[in-house]
Amino acid sequence: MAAVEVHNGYKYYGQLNDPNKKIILNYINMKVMAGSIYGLLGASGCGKTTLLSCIVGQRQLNDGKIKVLGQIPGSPGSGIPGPRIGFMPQEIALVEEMTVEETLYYFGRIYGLKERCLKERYNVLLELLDLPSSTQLIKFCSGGQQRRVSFACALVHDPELLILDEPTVGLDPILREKIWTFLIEKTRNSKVAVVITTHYVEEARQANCVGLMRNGILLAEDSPKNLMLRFETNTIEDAFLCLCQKQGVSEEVERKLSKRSSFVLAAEKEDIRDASFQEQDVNKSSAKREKLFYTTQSRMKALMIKNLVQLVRQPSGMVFLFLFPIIQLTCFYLAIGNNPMDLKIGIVNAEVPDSSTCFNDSLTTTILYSDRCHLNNISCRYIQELKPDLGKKIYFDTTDEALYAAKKTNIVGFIYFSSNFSKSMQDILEFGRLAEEQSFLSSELAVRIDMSDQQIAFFVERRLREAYKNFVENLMQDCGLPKSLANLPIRFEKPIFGSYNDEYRKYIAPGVVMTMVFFLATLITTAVFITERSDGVWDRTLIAGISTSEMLIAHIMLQSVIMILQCLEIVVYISLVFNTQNNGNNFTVIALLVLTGFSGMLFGLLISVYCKTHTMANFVATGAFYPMIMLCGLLWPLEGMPELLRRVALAFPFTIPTVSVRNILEKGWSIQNSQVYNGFIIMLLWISALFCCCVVGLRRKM
Ligand SMILES: Nc1ncnc2c1ncn2[C@@H]1O[C@H](COP(=O)(O)OP(=O)(O)OP(=O)(O)O)[C@@H](O)[C@H]1O
Repeated sequence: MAAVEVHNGYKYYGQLNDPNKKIILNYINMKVMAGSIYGLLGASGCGKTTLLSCIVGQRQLNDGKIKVLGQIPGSPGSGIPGPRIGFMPQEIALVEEMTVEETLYYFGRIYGLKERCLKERYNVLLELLDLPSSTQLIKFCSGGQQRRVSFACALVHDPELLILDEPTVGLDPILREKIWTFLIEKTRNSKVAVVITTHYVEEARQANCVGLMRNGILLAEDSPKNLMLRFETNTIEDAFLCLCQKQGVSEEVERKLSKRSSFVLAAEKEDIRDASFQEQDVNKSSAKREKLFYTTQSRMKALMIKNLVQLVRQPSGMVFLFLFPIIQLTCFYLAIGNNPMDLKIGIVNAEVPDSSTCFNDSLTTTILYSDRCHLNNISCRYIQELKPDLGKKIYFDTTDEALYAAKKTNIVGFIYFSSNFSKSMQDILEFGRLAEEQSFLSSELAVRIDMSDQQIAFFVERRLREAYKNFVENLMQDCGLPKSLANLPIRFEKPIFGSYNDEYRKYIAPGVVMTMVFFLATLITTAVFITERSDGVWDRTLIAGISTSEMLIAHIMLQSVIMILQCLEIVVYISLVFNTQNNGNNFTVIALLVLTGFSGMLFGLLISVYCKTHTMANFVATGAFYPMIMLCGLLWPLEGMPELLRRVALAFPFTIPTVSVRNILEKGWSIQNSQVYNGFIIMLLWISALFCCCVVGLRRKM
């Protein structure tokens, strides 16, 4: 009975209509009998791995048929991909953070072995393949040890068909011999079939049948003995050489012809596909549907343990997950929103040239006599109103000196008092609108500030205004005049929400936390999925019979737990350490943060579906990060944006949700308020859209 039958197998990489598409399998016919070893030989790049991937159901032929153990790979209930086959890929494709024992248990559980049976199998393989110590991590095993563990994983469930892609590469001759002896024993005493590819052509002498492959064509398929007899050689290698030379020219012609014809054929067959091929498609899609809902406890357990181990055993991963938010928040709260300190402000006082006399109270006080308020050196009173939090006062003799210092950025700016500052003030007090024009000019403070640093300039300006208000109020009081004379005719009453002292930090904190949660989840997901894919663990797990949906569910479950813990950590940390007040419900805030993390995770998944490498994924994540940060109203109010851009920005995942969190924290609004639940709606819409894109992307890639 044939364990594997390939009939007119045709496969190309690239688009159907692309004239340069790469034909890898060129109408191959192959038969592997049960209870035999089939050695698939050929130069690097001739298509061996591609053929094996079609046999195990990882890829599909573009034309032709494959039957494995009497079933079409991928058909429902066929067990292919799945437990009926044992597959050892060319690369190691094991989780580096797992121990040897955990690795074998991982595959055993996927194949549905009971724990007791798994233990027995493990002990047998441990001895048979001389595996390293159970507790040794895969990443600390030598190349040869890793290969043996990988081989053991393919054998752990005692499959009916073993597909081994170069299992002996890099192994010492003794171990290679040991593996061949094992395979010969195995096939001799059972119906197990083995398909093995190898670069060491001569070791295939021990196979029952060898297939010699070149440029996607199977040149010959026979027993090693017959092949050597046919070409009168002593080695398979020489027989292979003869075959290649003999077929050389004619094969090229044939190949060109078949390339053209196969192209036309494939194009035709795209429309009128073979009935059984269509059947494959129908079966495949219903199998996918079934798989989507079918998960066994054992498989989920295997996946969850693997994900957890991967996470916990990577110290950088744990730091990233739980310490990184703390570091980020600490930096944010310590660095953003505090008043500038250690500034230097220049003072040029033409009224009191000797600054030390300014601190003689008798010269600076206001003297009230005969209903007249006599003002003396009151510029000093203003200078005293400038509190130390504004910065250090540096005295200059002339404005030129002060300007020079400001241009050299030694001071942030300077204030100039005219020589008759007090007298002018007194004139205005006494004569009001009848005072001389010159008095109005001389009573002004002339201020020059370095406006190139706006935040500092605004801070200085605010402090100078506050000091002036206090100064004039005190002056009015001393002169027996109403204080309110000093005020502008505008009164800011009790704020509706927040306070006049609210810091910028309070405004941007919700956005900062949300973007952090979102992008942390994005980065973790891309890192996990791309690493799994590039290590081959993803494909190997799929070939072991796990569906993409199961992998996703396992990841989402673990990631959700992590996100909830992360959000709790963030909320507790900022409220306890930085005294951030929440006037609303903590649960609502955490729920919205978790949803943010969830959409970040799906965004990461989407990136990893379409990006093959970490570099590419990082480019996309960073490229998305900056526009989102800049357009979400975190740094500058949306009202400052052009109308069209504002509308676009409103649809971004953080824009409205950030406002929602701010409304909960500052205004104490509940989820029943539209300004809060809108954030949830936007987030849920993003989650749904990203999820659909991920599913479509994953299905396309399958
Ligand atoms: N996903 C892919 N997209 C495009 N081309 C591919 C893809 N995978 C493989 N190829 C190309 O197909 C050809 C056959 O590759 P394959 O891995 O099947 O060869 P192989 O015989 O197994 O080689 P080796 O012995 O070196 O593993 C190679 O030229 C390879 O570059």
